[in-house]
Amino acid sequence: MRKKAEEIFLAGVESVLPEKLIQRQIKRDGDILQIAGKSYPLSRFRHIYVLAAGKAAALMAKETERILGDKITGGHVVTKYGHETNLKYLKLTEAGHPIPDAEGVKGTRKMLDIARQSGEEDLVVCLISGGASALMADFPEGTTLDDLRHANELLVKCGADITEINAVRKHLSNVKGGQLAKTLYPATTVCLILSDVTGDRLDVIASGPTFGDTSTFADAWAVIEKYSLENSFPPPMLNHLKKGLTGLIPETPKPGNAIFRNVQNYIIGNNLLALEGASRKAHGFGFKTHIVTDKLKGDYTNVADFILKTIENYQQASGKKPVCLLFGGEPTVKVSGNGSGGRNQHLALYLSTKIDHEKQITILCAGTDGTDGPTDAAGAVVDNETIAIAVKKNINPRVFLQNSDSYHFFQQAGGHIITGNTRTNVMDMVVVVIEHLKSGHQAYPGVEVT
Ligand SMILES: Nc1ncnc2c1ncn2[C@@H]1O[C@H](COP(=O)(O)OP(=O)(O)OP(=O)(O)O)[C@@H](O)[C@H]1O
Ligand SMILES: O=C(O)[C@H](O)CO
Repeated sequence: MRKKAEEIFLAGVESVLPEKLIQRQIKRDGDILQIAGKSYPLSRFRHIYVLAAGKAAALMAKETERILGDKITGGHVVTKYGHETNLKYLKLTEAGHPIPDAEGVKGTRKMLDIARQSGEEDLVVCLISGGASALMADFPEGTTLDDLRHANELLVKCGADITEINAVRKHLSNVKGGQLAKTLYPATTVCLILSDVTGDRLDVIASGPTFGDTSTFADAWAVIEKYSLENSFPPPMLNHLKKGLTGLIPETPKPGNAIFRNVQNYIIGNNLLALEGASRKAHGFGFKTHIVTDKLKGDYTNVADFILKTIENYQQASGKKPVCLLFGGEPTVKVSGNGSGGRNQHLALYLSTKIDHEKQITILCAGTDGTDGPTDAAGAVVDNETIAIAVKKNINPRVFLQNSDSYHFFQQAGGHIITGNTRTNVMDMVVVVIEHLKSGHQAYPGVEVT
């Protein structure tokens, strides 16, 4: 069943590959370019630029290049190391993710230079995907790249969700929070977005570079306070936020602002699309299949409780046919200790300590981008054998959980899902396969984790 769970996950990833999604949205017939169903006569525009950022940016850009060909005047792509591709008309910068680096700063400057060149008679196609907040690396005057790196590290590890993290990022940037659109104004701007955020919020995905920001300096400051970052956050960054609070620095452009008049934003793929692809595969295997949610969020322990409760409900309601339950979204993990792992491996390890060891339940948790945290694994798969193996090998899951070291647990116990980077990114998936249904729920004796 581990193999089948993995194949179901991979089918989900396959259905959100960037080339496919771009082909569906951008079509060209001679002079007429159709983007998301809207026609743009190419001869109307003086220049056509393409700006792309995110983990899926390279492949989104490549397909756009294939369709637009020599109509493209120029453009720039910023993507994560190892996600590059050969491009003919566009330049590409590979940069640091999840921690921003100097290459990200250079690439972002190049994007902004092109944005500044664009004018009223130009068409700009933006291709945005998850990861772009870290890849589009810029920082306020009076602060440094080291400050940005430190701030980013604190934000992603403090347990804040992506809406909170990005409220802060947007207020420490000149490109995020609608500010790319501000630089592009008044060019005609069409932004195609691959969502890696629950609810597909345009102001949160990649910190919403082309959409009106609903968050404020006050919201950003509230995040600093909520996660007690006042003493650890870089002081120049705190000063910038404080200045914003007192009105010394202008707010990010808000929805309804005239600078968004010529901007269209479209979601071209999301977690639900991946779950649907996974569901078709599971059906093909003969499983009774159900997409439970594409909105998993919050602390991983609560997410685990929800998954276990759903499993229990299905166990009671189902007949003999094996069941596949699909969940999508993005749990959060507050990292403690100095281990290595990611939220999917962490959640899978936690779940392994909670599933009934007498039942045939297989649970796979993995990131659709193929990278779970700063590790080379996409996630992990666990079943009723996992804890038995741990006991045999004399390794204690609780110790690994406490040290945020799920990666090394699975290295020893087996169960890693390794895909390499998939060059797409629509959050995480949880695939649950249940066979031989019985009622009742009992965790493996002696390893209850709270
Ligand atoms: N040792 C660890 N154990 C568990 N989770 C970890 C660990 N180290 C980092 N993480 C988690 O990994 C996440 C960052 O990694 P990853 O690159 O997979 O995130 P991402 O959400 O895909 O990035 P982005 O949102 O920028 O696309 C953070 O949410 C952090 O809590
Ligand atoms: O880049 C980001 O901000 C996250 O991946 C969410 O889109």
